[in-house]
Amino acid sequence: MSAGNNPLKELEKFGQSPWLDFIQRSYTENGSLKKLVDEDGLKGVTSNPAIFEKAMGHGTDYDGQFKQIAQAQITDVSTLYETMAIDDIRAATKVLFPVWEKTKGKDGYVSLEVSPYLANDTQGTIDEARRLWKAVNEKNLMIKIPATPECVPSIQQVISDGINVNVTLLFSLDAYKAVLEAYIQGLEARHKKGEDISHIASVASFFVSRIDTMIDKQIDERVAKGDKENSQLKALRGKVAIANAKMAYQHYLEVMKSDRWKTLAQAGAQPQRLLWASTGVKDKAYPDTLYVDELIGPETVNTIPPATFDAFRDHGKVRASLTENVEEAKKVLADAAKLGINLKQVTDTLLEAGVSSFADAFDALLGSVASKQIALQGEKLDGIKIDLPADMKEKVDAAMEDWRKAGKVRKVWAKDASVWTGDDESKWLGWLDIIDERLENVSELEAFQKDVKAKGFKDILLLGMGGSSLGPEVLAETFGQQAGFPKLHVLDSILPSQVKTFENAVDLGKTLFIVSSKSGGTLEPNVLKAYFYEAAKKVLGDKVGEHFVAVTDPGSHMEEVAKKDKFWKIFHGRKEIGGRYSVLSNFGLVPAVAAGLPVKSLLQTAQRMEKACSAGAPPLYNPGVLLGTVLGVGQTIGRNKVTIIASPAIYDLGAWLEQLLAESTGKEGKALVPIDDETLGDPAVYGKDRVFAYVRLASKPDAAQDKAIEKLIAAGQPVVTISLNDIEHVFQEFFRWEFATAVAGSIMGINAFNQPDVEASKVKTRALTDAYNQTGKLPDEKPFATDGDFSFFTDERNRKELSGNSLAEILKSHFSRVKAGDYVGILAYIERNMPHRKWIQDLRLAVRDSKKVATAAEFGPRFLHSTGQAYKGGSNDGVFLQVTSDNSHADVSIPGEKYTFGVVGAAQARGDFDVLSERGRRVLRVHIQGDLKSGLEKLGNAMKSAVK
Ligand SMILES: O=P(O)(O)OC[C@H]1O[C@](O)(CO)[C@@H](O)[C@@H]1O
Ligand SMILES: O=C[C@H](O)[C@H](O)COP(=O)(O)O
Repeated sequence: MSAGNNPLKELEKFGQSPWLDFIQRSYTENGSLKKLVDEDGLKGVTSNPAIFEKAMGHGTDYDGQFKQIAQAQITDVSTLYETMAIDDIRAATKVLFPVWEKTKGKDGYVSLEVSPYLANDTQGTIDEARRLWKAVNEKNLMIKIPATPECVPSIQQVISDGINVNVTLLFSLDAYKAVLEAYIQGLEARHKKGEDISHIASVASFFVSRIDTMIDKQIDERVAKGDKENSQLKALRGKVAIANAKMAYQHYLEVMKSDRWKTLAQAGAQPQRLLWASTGVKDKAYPDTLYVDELIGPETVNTIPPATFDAFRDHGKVRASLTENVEEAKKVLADAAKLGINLKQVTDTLLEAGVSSFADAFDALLGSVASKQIALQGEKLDGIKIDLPADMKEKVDAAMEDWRKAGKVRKVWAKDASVWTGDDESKWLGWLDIIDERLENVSELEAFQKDVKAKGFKDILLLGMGGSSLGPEVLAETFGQQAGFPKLHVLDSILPSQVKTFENAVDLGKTLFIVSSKSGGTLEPNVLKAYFYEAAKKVLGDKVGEHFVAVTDPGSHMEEVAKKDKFWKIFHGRKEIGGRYSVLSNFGLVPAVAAGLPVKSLLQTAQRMEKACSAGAPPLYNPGVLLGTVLGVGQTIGRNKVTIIASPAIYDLGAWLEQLLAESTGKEGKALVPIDDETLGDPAVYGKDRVFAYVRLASKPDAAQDKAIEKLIAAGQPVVTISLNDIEHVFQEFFRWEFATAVAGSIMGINAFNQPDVEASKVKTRALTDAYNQTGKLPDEKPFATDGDFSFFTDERNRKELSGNSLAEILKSHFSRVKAGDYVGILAYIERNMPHRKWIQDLRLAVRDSKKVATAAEFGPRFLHSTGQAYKGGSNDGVFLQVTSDNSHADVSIPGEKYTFGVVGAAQARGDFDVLSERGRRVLRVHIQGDLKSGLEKLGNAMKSAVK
């Protein structure tokens, strides 16, 4: 075709620049784009989220770069998308640059749209526009900003910054007027500052076809219903959009004549040209070049989709159409109004729908990028497989769609408390960015690791409770002792026998003590510190402080103690992270490095999961949301017993998970009740109150677990299977489960970051130890029955429900209260050692198999800082047996205190019991006198008979 009869090239004579409403990597790379510039007089390119979704979300154009980035970097999906989009935009700007030069900056632009998620965020849009402008760093770039009421001020600001802007999603004349005003004010502000305004280019993208699509639909519906104004309505089909656009152009001409504009023009300002967008014909009844043919006029742009571009080249009709029949256009609009077509309503709806459809397209785009990224990371990222019964699946899908539509993942990352209860949640989200922060400062930790090694410690004894001990315990149990480094022991009990066992297990003179407490005020770490400091002093003398480090939040009581006692080091936690979310902060990392673990690579492993759960990762591809919605929805439909099955090599992850789930969600009469370490049974022993979470170490799975899980899936139980390809991936799971817990808490409608009911038993315990300090003994208590070595305690309410006087009878009547959907909690204040763990395990399985209910096997006082919150504050579906004993070892005194470890343990058990009873729980306490071993055996046997 010769240049002379190419309608696209003819447009120039009428003052209109044809741009292309399309971008695609291969199109730029293979020279197709350049061909349009050279042969058709193409003068610009526009993109939008839907265009990028088509380009990047499908096909293979980007696979090479995807692969390269996914393998070389740990990055989030938004960054990945943006890196590729920026490369595309930049490549296109290079092709269009000669046009920019030739037209002296009037044309030759390529547009990149800000995130559609920011359409209602003035400052967010300003920041994003500035960021993208800088990142692309090309003179012929335009940043696209939507014309929402919130973004009009952003446009003004960004223009005054000197950034080129393409205003998008303009539908109404009023919105256009506001945008042109913002442009002028932006220029005026810049001019006033004495800065150059001549290089700023801007277009106002006025959407066309979408208006006809919507109005035509209204017309067709009315006509179909036999509207009496049938023919007048039909006459308006395909007319309103063009008429509306013509009116916008009239306004433009008006403003250009104004003195205000002339002043700016004299200073070199370029007009903000109207750009006709949405010019692909959607109704096949219309000529395919309709929205180009009819809108040709000076100082305008038409961004044309590829098919329309080809059609126009072939048979477009070029004439000065834009200023033709303006009166008729006015009449079209007046007729439409008369006929009850509400243009304002239409344009308002279109703006809203436009924002939301670009957000949907962006979700789809990020979803497909995320799915490719997940696939390309292969075994580096833990997998998740979800098997749900159909009714639950439907609800989980709906919850996931709600999370997508409402942009809740982004809200979590924006630390928006409205995701939960609108309380103080935003103050507790420091765990979201702790991995990045710790990685930035990893050299501090690595230096400490070197020092620990150099000092030649044999053991590390960590003293802490709950969040301060359970993460380190996972590390100790999962990774074992590292060559050349001390062995990590974690003590989270004050029972005298347990304290002694640990004291005997370490060489006090060669032990590094880590005293770990966020608040610094928790009773157990304080008394344990007092005890071991004195004990070590006997061996180390004045140098004792050099064997102690503290991990605590800034300004805590523990910090003061550590300073006074000349601790070797004090590591700080972050106040915006609660104990159970603290494992990836210094609370987990300090013991990790001391024990010789490769902290940098572990943090990077965790970071991979953090990035996979990032703000941009849509729910369906977000590993944390996937798990969290199953858990949260499970609770809302009565499946609140989260049964954690972990491969043997990573079994202890369950102990950490218990605290995370129970303390986060067990409150306000609701709970996810963690059921940890309950050996899998036949499907027949499970009710409808469970969700199973199988955390499977793919490199070392357990065949029996695999088989049992398969059966559960076949039986229709909900099962989430998480695959860790490497033992180090427990660090990924730390983050995934934190995120999932936050999501579940949101679905449950609770504040996932407080623990309101833990304090209650602490208060009771304190009252008891105070009483001891005053009187030298704990207040008297009276059993309601005794049987040999056993005494039984409970409150009046429970007493009334119990019958019998013997061990067998009392247990029988207590457990006869268990019904389907309940769980049984055995709360044993005895040393947590192998024989006792076996004892409790054996017992709980007997209860589970007979009563067909979930069981929790817990040791006091450790569970008080973990599942204790849910037992007291959560749903009233627990039936508890508290087991206490006379201390079989001699009691141990605490330096500086009147009370002993034994007294503290007894006071804690009583405090715990009192709160359970106050909260209306079904609870019985059995106290064993004399020999513990035989007492436990008898109790076990009696209980097995009682539950039969
Ligand atoms: O680290 P701290 O402040 O000593 O607290 C230990 C544990 O106690 C709790 O506050 C519950 O009592 C947990 O949330 C926390 O992990
Ligand atoms: O700037 C371009 C617009 O995003 C595009 O023209 C919208 O076109 P559509 O209405 O065909 O989606």
